[in-house]
Amino acid sequence: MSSAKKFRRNRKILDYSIIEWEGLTEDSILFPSEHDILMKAKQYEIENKILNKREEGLIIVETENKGRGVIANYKTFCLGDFVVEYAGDLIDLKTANQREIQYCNDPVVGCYMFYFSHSGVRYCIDASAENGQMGRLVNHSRTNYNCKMKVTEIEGRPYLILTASRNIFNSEEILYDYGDRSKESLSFHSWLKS
Ligand SMILES: C[S@@+](CC[C@H](N)C(=O)[O-])C[C@H]1O[C@@H](n2cnc3c(N)ncnc32)[C@H](O)[C@@H]1O
Repeated sequence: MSSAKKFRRNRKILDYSIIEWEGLTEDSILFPSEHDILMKAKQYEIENKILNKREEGLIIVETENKGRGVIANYKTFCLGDFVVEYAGDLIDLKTANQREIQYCNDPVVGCYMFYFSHSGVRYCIDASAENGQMGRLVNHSRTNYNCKMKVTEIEGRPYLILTASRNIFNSEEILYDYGDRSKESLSFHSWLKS
């Protein structure tokens, strides 16, 4: 067999194998869309910030009536940007219930439990313990929020992140809707209503 023929045969097998392995069309291998590249870069940046506990463009302040809060510090967050991770212990519901009972008896502990579902499983991030990270210090607003809580997965583990629901400018307080509409909570914490 001539070397040109051998080359052609090998090349064909190689191309076919790549397409089989990746489950993609030949076009998408040769021309990944600009959107795909940007989304991958964005996700990579988010994962890097979470895993390295990088919190940029934020500062802790003392608010008038909400205790500590977090504001944008010489940074504009654009709609959809990652703002901060809501970092804490990832626990199941049973453990969360046990901890809630324990915290009820301790008036010093505030509300730092965030419940969510991911892939059909209910979880809670318990950020009650001071962990040096800012996500746990972000306050609530039902009517004037600028962030939304989302779930992102890194190597099979769910993480909670706040992303900007509109552009957020320097010195604006970072706020999200805690989403707690239960009668009991609203009667204890009237600030949840606004
Ligand atoms: C997740 S922590 C937020 C950080 C908290 N401000 C701190 O200093 O640690 C939730 C607690 O902050 C306070 N808080 C959050 N949003 C509030 C609001 N809109 N009005 C009054 N207090 C608020 C409540 O005491 C609540 O239990």
